[in-house]
Amino acid sequence: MNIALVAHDEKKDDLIQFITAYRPILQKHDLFATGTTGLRIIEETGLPVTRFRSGPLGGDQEIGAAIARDEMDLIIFLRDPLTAQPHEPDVSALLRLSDVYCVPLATNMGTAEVLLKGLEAGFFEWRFIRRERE
Ligand SMILES: O=C(CO)COP(=O)(O)O
Repeated sequence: MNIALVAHDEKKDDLIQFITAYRPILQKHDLFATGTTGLRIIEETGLPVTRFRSGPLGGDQEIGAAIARDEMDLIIFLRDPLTAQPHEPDVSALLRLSDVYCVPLATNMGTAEVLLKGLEAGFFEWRFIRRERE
């Protein structure tokens, strides 16, 4: 599965901890991330990550485009709910496209844990089945 990992600055430490804890699951999949988040993941976990541009420079929109092309299966986007983001419209657009295309998306660690456990249990196989039928 293709998994996108994104975190706003105040949530990047949380995301790194989360990835470290769930590395046994995540390392079986193809990982993507916005620029700065991706760099931190690569440097601090050693996992291979395909990096898009930084979020404020279009990275959220690149992930949105990948969703529209049916190239993302799961998004973990740890948003900072307490800080205004200059690129909020891009963030909203990414969330909207995940709803348009029914791509599972977590915006906090609690939901992210449930999704990764579901991924490991095979709950995402429907995505392959749907793709084969289309
Ligand atoms: O701002 C972001 C998502 O909206 C994240 O971008 P960076 O990973 O480049 O910090």
